Amino acid sequence: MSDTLLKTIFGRLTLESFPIHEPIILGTFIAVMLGGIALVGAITYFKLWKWLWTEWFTSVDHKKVGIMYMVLGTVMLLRGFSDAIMMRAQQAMAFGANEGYLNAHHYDQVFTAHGVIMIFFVAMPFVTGIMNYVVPLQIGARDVSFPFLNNFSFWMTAAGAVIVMASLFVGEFARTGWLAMAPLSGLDYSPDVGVDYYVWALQIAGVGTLLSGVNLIATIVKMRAPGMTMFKMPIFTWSALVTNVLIVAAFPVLTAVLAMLSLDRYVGTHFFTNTGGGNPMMYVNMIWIWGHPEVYILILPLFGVFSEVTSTFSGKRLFGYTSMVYALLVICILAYLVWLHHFFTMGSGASVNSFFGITTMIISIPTGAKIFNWLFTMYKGRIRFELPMMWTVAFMLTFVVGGMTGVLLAVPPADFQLHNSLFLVAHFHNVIIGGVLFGAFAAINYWFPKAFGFKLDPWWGKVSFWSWVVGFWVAFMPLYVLGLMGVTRRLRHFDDPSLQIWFIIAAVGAAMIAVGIAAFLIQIYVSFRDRERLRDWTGDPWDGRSLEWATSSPPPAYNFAFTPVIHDLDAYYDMKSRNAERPLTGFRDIHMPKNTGTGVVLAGLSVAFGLSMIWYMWWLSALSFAGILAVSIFHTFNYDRDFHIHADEVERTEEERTRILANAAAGA
Ligand code: HEA
Ligand code: HEM
Ligand SMILES: [Cu+2]
Repeated sequence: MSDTLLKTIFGRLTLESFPIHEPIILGTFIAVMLGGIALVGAITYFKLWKWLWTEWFTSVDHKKVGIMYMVLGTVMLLRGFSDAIMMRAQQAMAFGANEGYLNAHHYDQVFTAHGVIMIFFVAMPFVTGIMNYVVPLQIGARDVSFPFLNNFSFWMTAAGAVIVMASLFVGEFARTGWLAMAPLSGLDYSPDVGVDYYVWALQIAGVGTLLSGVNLIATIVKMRAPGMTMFKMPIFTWSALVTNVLIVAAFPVLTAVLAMLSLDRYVGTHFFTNTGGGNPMMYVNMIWIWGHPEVYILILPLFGVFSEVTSTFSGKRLFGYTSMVYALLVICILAYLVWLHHFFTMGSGASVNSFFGITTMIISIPTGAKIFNWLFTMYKGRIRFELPMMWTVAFMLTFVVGGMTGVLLAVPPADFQLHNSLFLVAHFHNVIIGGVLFGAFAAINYWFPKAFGFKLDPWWGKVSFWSWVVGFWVAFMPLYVLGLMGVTRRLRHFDDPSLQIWFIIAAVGAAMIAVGIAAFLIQIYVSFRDRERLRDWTGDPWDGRSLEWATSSPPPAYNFAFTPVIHDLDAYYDMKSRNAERPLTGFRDIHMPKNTGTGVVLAGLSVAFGLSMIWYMWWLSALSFAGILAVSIFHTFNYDRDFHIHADEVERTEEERTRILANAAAGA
């Protein structure tokens, strides 16, 4: 075949793009392939494909979509953590004559991939998954407002993850850091495919995030059960509403800045290069106008989780509910007024820096109010230290430290010293691990029995808990020390031998976290194995207060046979204290959305589109783009979108639940 023909077909993809000369990557590739083949083999052997496809992949049920997000986040956590442990090992050994085992070219990809994966494909799926699962149940709705869109959003997020994973084995990933700052991310400095992988993975996943934000806002605004006024909404639902407002306001900025970067890279515009009239500061501003709200998008849903958990496990109404809501709203607004604190050192001048420094510090006030309200909720409560509550206490102790170091960074003169140091790295892992991950684990332990009908095993849960918590402190406190000594971030080799001990301690901490992750996976395995021992028949294992505990575990496809009527903030607690009876007659047909594979198909086409854009296979880009349009249009002609669950089937399901509840009550 002639060279031009090859180029036309494969673009810039050549045999050289495959890492055949890189033993580590090749080894990983082979391991992943073998694992993949084993997985596909097992699914085929146990004849699970049909079940996966009809019950899960094509499902528009918010509960199943939520669980798929959690699975995606967990799988990607393993990848993101592998990158972390590689960095920890490299930095612990690469001193003086020892160059370590990763060259600069690889090391730079590793920290970039780690940051991108952890933020976009671990933390985001976790919070989106939790919101998806819990919100409709908490507000007494049958599903989200746009069930198909929900499934589609999930698959777009998954498509982004697939593209990032592909970069490990075909070509390479960006070497720019997780925000791909221009002009470093421009063609002049990053001519290869790495940044293109970055751009297309995030653009495609971003579509999913944005649409899911729209969907959840519509759901919360329009689908609340009668009687549930805004100020009777469960606090987690409030946090979800605020988060999704942030998403809808912030993600379009990310889309825009990435689109401009792609125009610079693909058609030679100069938005971000001085030559040609552009301005790199525009990139810095835009990426942080998205990036700063993004960190609150990650933390706010977990603030909601901690509120639910503290109140449930203290057996008390949440202290200061109204002030909690206002604190969320204030944080939401302030999140837009602080972005410049990420580049105090870039020459905005003293007055601008002061403005942004002060607005940043003000965020401590509503955040502190929340911390104190949780403490007041616990005060004089009958606290049950079950796993969700343990994670919540660990969060309070850990997050406060990370928040305080954030306030230190918000002081511009101090930031001139600490900017881009390991102190900064310690700060954000302190809030993200101590807040977002501890919160995700609290949520998983809290709502797992709702989703599956049995609790998670507490023994392995505690092993996981202690390994994570102690591991976190051991892994990240040394970075504060190193940062104060002036060590900067993103380094792969050091000269001063006196620093080495701190990196070794940090590596030990990371190894403990590895135990925590392993114990978490074992916890899930053991819980499925021993599900009869851990079974909860009541649907309300923790003596819960909000509506999701009113229905069975797992809830039926329709969530509630009758739309509940709300009289009190703690709606289910109120029903229990009034001894409200479950209605047992008068069931009606329930109108439900039908599953569809369109989301999967569109996401598959998007992966093809993204990869072909990255590799310059223009024919495939045109084809897959046309495919996306065609499938979308075709889907609008699909009128077969809904069905009814008949009243007698609802009645059978509800009678079964009555029997189970009676048995459980007799057994108790
Ligand atoms: C979940 C994520 C998350 C959260 C919640 C926060 C929360 C905060 N962050 Fe952090 N931050 C990040 C993630 C996060 N951050 C990331 C990822 C980066 C770096 C990105 C990069 O460069 O790669 C970063 C970087 C970063 C910088 C830039 C530093 C630099 O680049 O040089 C600054 C500077 O102001 C800052 C400040 C703060 C502050 C003041 C808070 C506050 O919200 C904290 C408020 C909480 C408390 C203060 C504790 C509780 C309060 C009390 C108990 C009340 C009493 C307290 C006082 C009166 C002080 N952060
Ligand atoms: C689980 C244990 C984790 C460990 C051991 C770890 C370790 C590290 C290390 C060593 C770095 C590079 C620091 C440097 O610049 O020298 C880093 C960077 C980073 N980490 Fe983590 N991390 C962990 C979890 C997370 C999580 C959960 C998130 C987010 C959800 C996260 C987000 C980031 C980001 C955004 C960066 C910056 C990447 C960049 O510089 O571009 N990390 N981490
Ligand atoms: Cu910020």
